Amino acid sequence: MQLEVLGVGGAGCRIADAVRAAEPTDHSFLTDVFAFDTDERSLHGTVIPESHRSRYGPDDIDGGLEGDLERGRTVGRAYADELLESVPRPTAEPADAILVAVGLGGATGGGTVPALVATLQQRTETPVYVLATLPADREFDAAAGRSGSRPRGSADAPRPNAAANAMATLERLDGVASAIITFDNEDWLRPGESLRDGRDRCNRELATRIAAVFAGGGDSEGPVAQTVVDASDVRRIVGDQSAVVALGYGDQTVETSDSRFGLGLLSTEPDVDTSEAVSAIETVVRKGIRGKLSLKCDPETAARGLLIVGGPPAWLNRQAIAEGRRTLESAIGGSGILGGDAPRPDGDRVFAAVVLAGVESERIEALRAAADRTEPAD
Ligand SMILES: Nc1nc2c(ncn2[C@@H]2O[C@H](COP(=O)(O)OP(=O)(O)OP(=O)(O)O)[C@@H](O)[C@H]2O)c(=O)[nH]1
Repeated sequence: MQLEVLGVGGAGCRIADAVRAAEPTDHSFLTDVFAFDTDERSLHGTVIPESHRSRYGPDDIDGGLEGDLERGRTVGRAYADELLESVPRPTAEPADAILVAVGLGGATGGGTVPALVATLQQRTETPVYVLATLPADREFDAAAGRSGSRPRGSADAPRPNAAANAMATLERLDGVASAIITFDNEDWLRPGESLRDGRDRCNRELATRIAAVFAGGGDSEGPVAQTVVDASDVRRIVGDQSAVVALGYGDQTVETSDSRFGLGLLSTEPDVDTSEAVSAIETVVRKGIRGKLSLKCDPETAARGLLIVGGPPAWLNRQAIAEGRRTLESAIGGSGILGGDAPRPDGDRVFAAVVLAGVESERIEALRAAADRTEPAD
């Protein structure tokens, strides 16, 4: 399927960058990637071409909004329409879905994204998914003096309102976004690691999962999947009711003709031992369902699930993929399951991407409690 990505605010733009970098060379899936921010300096830090970036908002907020969500909302409402006109968005061959990336603790992204998504929903039939990071506790704990003080305006400055902003924005996205794909910084930053130090690694992890789900198995040159997961399949699973979505992923490096013959001069498919292929698929599916998810939750709470198993074609054992699907079916509480394969002839790993839609997570409850302890954002 073909995806358009809009990054908003510091996190959103960096994540949009990372998704662009994660596009498989043998399987393009992005129509365009755009970056919108109130902070010119942060915008310049992205590798998204200038024609695809837009700095917006009054001049006095050029350093970003530093967590002032109220102001962020005012700016967002005022600029949502204009932003979509400020860049050359594809009209001839529109994408199958739009993904709007945002860091929920901030004010630029958090203030703008609900208005932007509502505008997009009015203008198009295309589903608009939000890719949202949840703030790490250390961001607002630091503000409470538990991790020492850091200068305002820096990437590691305390964000006292991060939890309150996140919950307020999440509520505003409810009923507006087609689905909300979540990534919890708390779980993905290492103990003691600052956001600045860990964010690029986190963004790569997140982008790998997005590429694995949305690049799918169809619509591109090269071998076509036996069971193609297309845009309408993704839509059926994630839905259009603002479901909270968690992503799982597992991969394993495997031997390919290139790795076997050194320079890849022999382009014959290697003979892959069936039991090795089955075992690789079992391993990655298990990691995808039971390993670390983008948002900690019990897969049992998911209403629907999607499994995509990808890798070099010779490794994609059909029976093992069907078995993986059954494993996912028994892991989730709901009943809607879809699955497919994603051949990657140039790849050197077998992977499983898992989408769990409609999950319940204690982490969101914990953030809500933290939000209640701080000043209300409204
Ligand atoms: N995963 C990830 N999270 C990030 C990154 N940068 C920031 N965050 C998270 O996103 C939240 C919002 O940060 P920004 O995106 O910089 O904020 P903003 O939307 O630009 O808003 P203001 O800075 O308040 O104007 C933070 O509280 C962090 O939790 C990043 O590169 N990756």
